[in-house]
Amino acid sequence: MLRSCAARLHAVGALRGLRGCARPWARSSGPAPEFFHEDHSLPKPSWSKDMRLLFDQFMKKCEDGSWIHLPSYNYTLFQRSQDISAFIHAYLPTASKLINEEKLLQAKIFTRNFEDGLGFEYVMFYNDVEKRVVCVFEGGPYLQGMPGCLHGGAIATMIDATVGTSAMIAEGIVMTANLNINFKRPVPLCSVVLINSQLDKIEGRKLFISCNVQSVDEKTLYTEATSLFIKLDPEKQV
Ligand SMILES: CCCCCCCCCC(=O)SCCNC(=O)CCNC(=O)[C@H](O)C(C)(C)COP(=O)(O)OP(=O)(O)OC[C@H]1O[C@@H](n2cnc3c(N)ncnc32)[C@H](O)[C@@H]1OP(=O)(O)O
Repeated sequence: MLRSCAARLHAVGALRGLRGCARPWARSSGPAPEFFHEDHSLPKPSWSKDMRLLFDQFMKKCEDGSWIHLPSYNYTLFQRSQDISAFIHAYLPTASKLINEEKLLQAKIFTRNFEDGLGFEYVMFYNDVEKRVVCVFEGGPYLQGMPGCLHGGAIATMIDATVGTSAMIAEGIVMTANLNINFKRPVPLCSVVLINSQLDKIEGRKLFISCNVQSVDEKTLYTEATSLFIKLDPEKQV
């Protein structure tokens, strides 16, 4: 029970600004104002029947604590502009020289800025025992690549977000170093798919996470991927 609670806090913390974890980059230690208004991972009228059904099935699995529903917001990981700025200076000093700090105030999560039902609709769940993150994803009409099909970049984005979430839950502040994707079948636009990720191993600062994208009935394997994430080291000048 303790383990599952810790995992829940860690998971939510990872997605909501690592609250409660050490924040070596933060200049201010006062309470952070809440500005995460809406949890975008909750059902919306635009969701298809399949999406809603899978959401309900996973929420049911959450009742015994084996799975955890991960909330999702459209703002970036950090709650205060000074936290974002301090984070970048601490972890990404090279990039920080090129970043316009005023524009940072407008920063939002890439996948959460389409109108409901038109872009990325998704919800993620985490199983701590199995070290799995599952994402239920419906790619809307604005994500078209080939006619009638989901754009490969949109699939890659959601794979990165899913394996990235798994890496963040495990190790906190990480970046994608390598993402290797095999597109095996086209994903029909506006269909619901399951993105299954599995944390395979951690070696020092390296996290190896594999992933596949399947149809809801699990009969079609659309995509397979492997990834490498690196835990950021504030002592290193990346
Ligand atoms: C919706 C919610 C969203 C939540 C999740 C979002 C996830 C999104 C995540 C991203 O998309 S991040 C954006 C894309 N990624 C980047 O921009 C990263 C750019 N690359 C870097 O900044 C650096 O290369 C990196 C921080 C990844 C690593 O630099 P370091 O200097 O810290 O690592 P270093 O070079 O010392 O390598 C550490 C180990 O990793 C290995 N390594 C690093 N990059 C590798 C690579 N590409 N392939 C294979 N191995 C690699 C390296 O060989 C070494 O292995 P050993 O320890 O065994 O010697």
